[in-house]
This record gives sequence, structure tokens and C-alpha cells, in this order.
Amino acid sequence: MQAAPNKATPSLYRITRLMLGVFIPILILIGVFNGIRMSSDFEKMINQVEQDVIHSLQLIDDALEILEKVFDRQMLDGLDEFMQAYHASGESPRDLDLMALKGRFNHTMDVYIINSKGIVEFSTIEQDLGLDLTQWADFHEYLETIRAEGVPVVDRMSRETLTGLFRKYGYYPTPDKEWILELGIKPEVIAEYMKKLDPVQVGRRIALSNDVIDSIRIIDRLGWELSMSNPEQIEPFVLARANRVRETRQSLELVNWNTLTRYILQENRGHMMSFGAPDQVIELVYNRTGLITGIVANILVTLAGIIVSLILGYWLKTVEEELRKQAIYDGLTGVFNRRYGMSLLEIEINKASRLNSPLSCLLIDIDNFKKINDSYGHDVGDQVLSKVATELNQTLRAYDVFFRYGGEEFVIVFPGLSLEDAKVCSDRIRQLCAQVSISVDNDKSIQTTLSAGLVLLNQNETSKDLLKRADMALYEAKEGGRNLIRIAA
Ligand SMILES: Nc1nc2c(ncn2[C@@H]2O[C@H](COP(=O)(O)OP(=O)(O)OP(=O)(O)O)[C@@H](O)[C@H]2O)c(=O)[nH]1
Repeated sequence: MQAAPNKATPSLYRITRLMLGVFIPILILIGVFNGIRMSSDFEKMINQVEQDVIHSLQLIDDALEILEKVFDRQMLDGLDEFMQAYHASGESPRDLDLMALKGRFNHTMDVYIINSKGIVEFSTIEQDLGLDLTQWADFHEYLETIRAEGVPVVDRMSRETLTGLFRKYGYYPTPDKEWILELGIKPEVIAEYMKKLDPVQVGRRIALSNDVIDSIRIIDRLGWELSMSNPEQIEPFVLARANRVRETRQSLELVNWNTLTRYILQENRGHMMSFGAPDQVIELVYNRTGLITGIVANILVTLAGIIVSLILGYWLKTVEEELRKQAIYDGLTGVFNRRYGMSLLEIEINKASRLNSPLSCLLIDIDNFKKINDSYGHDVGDQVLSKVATELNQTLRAYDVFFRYGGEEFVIVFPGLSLEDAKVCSDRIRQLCAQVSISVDNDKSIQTTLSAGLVLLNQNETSKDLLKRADMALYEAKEGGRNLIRIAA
């Protein structure tokens, strides 16, 4: 039986190996690279969002500082006007028309007059009349300091935690220190400005305009979501996280499969934003669905690429195998074809010359084959050729070379066999051929014989000359009556 030697198939599976060894790793590398790039783009995007949020909050902070100064000026002017009205009234608060004064301030400020005992004796707000400010010891002490210094003072804006209302007050003690004239900007006037500078609203706007962000909250130390308009108490676990960030001064990151929640510290800049709470924590909730969908899609595309490569590789392997078979084997008989067989004969001749070992060669021709074709048809002829070739091939040694030389002619190369030994083998082959029977039409069977010329390789002889001598011997065998082996001279 003969198998194709590896030497003759140097390019076998080269493309397939290229597919599996290079293309697939490249696909995997591209997939991994894309995955890393998507994650890092997401990371960059959220860092950018955080910078935008902090920057926006700082802008609000700066705007609030400017607003504070505007209100300061407005109140100082108002206090001066209040004092002038007080002097004009003969320094008798009772004769002051507070409602008219309020009108002069376009009703943006409430007016109070506090007596020497710390009681609100006159006011445009009826329910504050008679309010005893000594109840708040700290505040009362503060008022008395102002009274003692005798100069106008304007407080910073402040927020009442429970109501969420913003207030700003200014005080001007009368020269005799009997009275303190007080103005308070109406909370709704401040709220009007504050609504426009509400960081919660800014956060919502950023969240709305950005696909990756779901929500933004700013949490103060007291557990309120910082808002200039409607403060809301936040959930206790969110406050606990915010406090952890404040204490460690490190960002906190919580990752779920489709969300990412980050808590970052907004350092107090000493401006309005803090409202008494030194640092705010910003909670940012990101939507990771887009990132995860992208990564899954990337994995699927990579897998699809790998599967296509494997299928293509398998297909190429099959095609290559088929081409290899066609290049080596004879399509009808399945033994080596002439081109490949001749190349093997050359190799064996070279080897024999190099090793100085004998090499015999048998040129076979099926006897009266034309008659078989003529009597039973070409298809039966093909069957006979195929069957004889298969049977003969099976009796040979592994290192004998058997190939179809053309038509009904075959060649057997016996490397290492002397003429005598080769003659014995050739006779066995001839007898075997005579025993091969091919059944035709179920009941009939054909038998055939072969004639052959046996030749021993001479020194420096070419394959062409060798086969020429074998052919002459074959001719003699035919002339001698067929079913014979003749040895070439
Ligand atoms: N069926 C079939 N016939 C083939 C094939 N190749 C060659 N032949 C036929 O084989 C026949 C060979 O005939 P000849 O050269 O006259 O020899 P022969 O009839 O065998 O007679 P001898 O060789 O003198 O015994 C021709 O008719 C070819 O057409 C093949 O592949 N299949």
C-alpha cells in the first residue's frame, strides 16, 4: 500500500495554518483592544462629566458670591434710607410710615425696629410684632454687639434647614443705641434668584443632556440634597456613604452590572454653596448599559469572526486535501499518477546510485485490454483497471513504488531488489493478476492477465532509458504470447 510522502507536500495546510495561527489571534487581539478602548472611553467620558459638574457648581458658587455682594449693596443703601427716614420722623419710630418705606424698596424687603430690650416693637410683618429676640441667646448677644458698635451690619445669606428658605438681614443701630433698624430681604425675592442658580437643576440638566448619566445629587452634611428651591431629605444609606467620603476624603465607587455610582467630594470654597455644611458630596449615577451592550456586541463580532475563520479554514483544508489528492493520485485507479510516480522513480534512482544498491523496475501492460473495452464497454474496462491496480498495489512492500504509467500500463519500482528477487516478485504479481476476477452483469466474471518487462538499473542510467529498456522487454513478452515477464538485456 502506498501513502503520499510528506516531502512532496510542503505547502500542505499552509493557508489553514495561517488562518488558525495568525488570523484568529489577530481577531482576538482586535476584540480585546476594542473592549479595552470602549472601557477607557467610558472612563474618560465619566471623568469629563465629573469635571463638568464640578466646574458648573463652582460657577454657581461664583455667581452666588456676586449675588451676595449685590444684595449687600442693596441692603446698605436701604439701611441708609431707613436711617434718614428715622431722622426725618424726629427720631420717633412710632411716627415712621413703615409701609411707605417698604414701598420705596419695591416691597422687596421687610422692615423691623427692635427696642433696647431686644423686642421687635415695630414691623411690616404683623406676626413678628412683639417677638422677643432674647430667646435666642447667641443671636441676642450678636445684636447687642452691633448695637454697641453703632455701624450698619449686613449678614451673609443663610438658609433655614427645616423650611429651606433663604434669608438675609441688615441692622443699623440708631445713634442713641435705643433702637436697631432692621431690614430683611423677602425670602421669595432671594428664592427667585436661587431657583435659577439651583445646583440640583444644573445637575438635572447635565444628566438630561448626557446619555451615560442617570442622575446627579449634591448631599450636604445634614443629610439634605442640596437645593436652592426644594430641599429634600435623602435616604439614610446615601447619607452614610456621603459621610464615609467626607471622613476618608476619598471617592467611593459602587459598580453594578449596568450602573456605576460614584461619590466625590466637593471641597468647600468658603462661598455660599456650603450654607454651613463644610463639604458637599456629589452623587453621580452612571448608566453602563451602553458600555456593556457595546462590549457584548464586540465579543459576538469577534466570536463570529473566529467561527467564520474556522469554517473557512476547514473548507480550505478540504479543498487543499482534494487538490493534493488530484496532484498525486490517479483519479480512476487511486494509485500514484504518472507525474508523481516518475518523480518518485527519479528519487529512487538517485538513492540507489548514491547508496550503490540495486533497483529493479517492472513495466506492466494488461493483455488484450482493447477486447475487454470492445466486449463489455468502457465502464467495465475502467472497473478492470481499477480492480487490478488495487489488488497489485496491496501485495507490494511499503517502500515499493507503484504508479499508473498511462492507459492500461503500470510501473512498479523495487528499490533494493536484485534482478533475481525482482523476478520472483514480478511472477507473483503476474499470477495474482490472472486470479483477479471482475464480476460483470451478476452472473459473468472477467479475468485478465498481464505482460511485463523487468529491468535492472544500470550505472548512470536515466529513468527514460530504464523505461525504454523495460518497454522493449515488455514488447518481447507480448510477442512471446502474453501473460509473461521478460527481463531486459
Ligand atoms: N476503459 C478504459 N480503457 C482505456 C483506458 N486507457 C486506455 N484504454 C484502452 O486500452 C486499450 C489498449 O489497447 P491496445 O494498446 O491495443 O492494447 P491491448 O488491447 O491491451 O493489446 P495488447 O497490449 O497487445 O495485449 C485501448 O483501446 C485504449 O483505448 C482507460 O482509462 N479506460
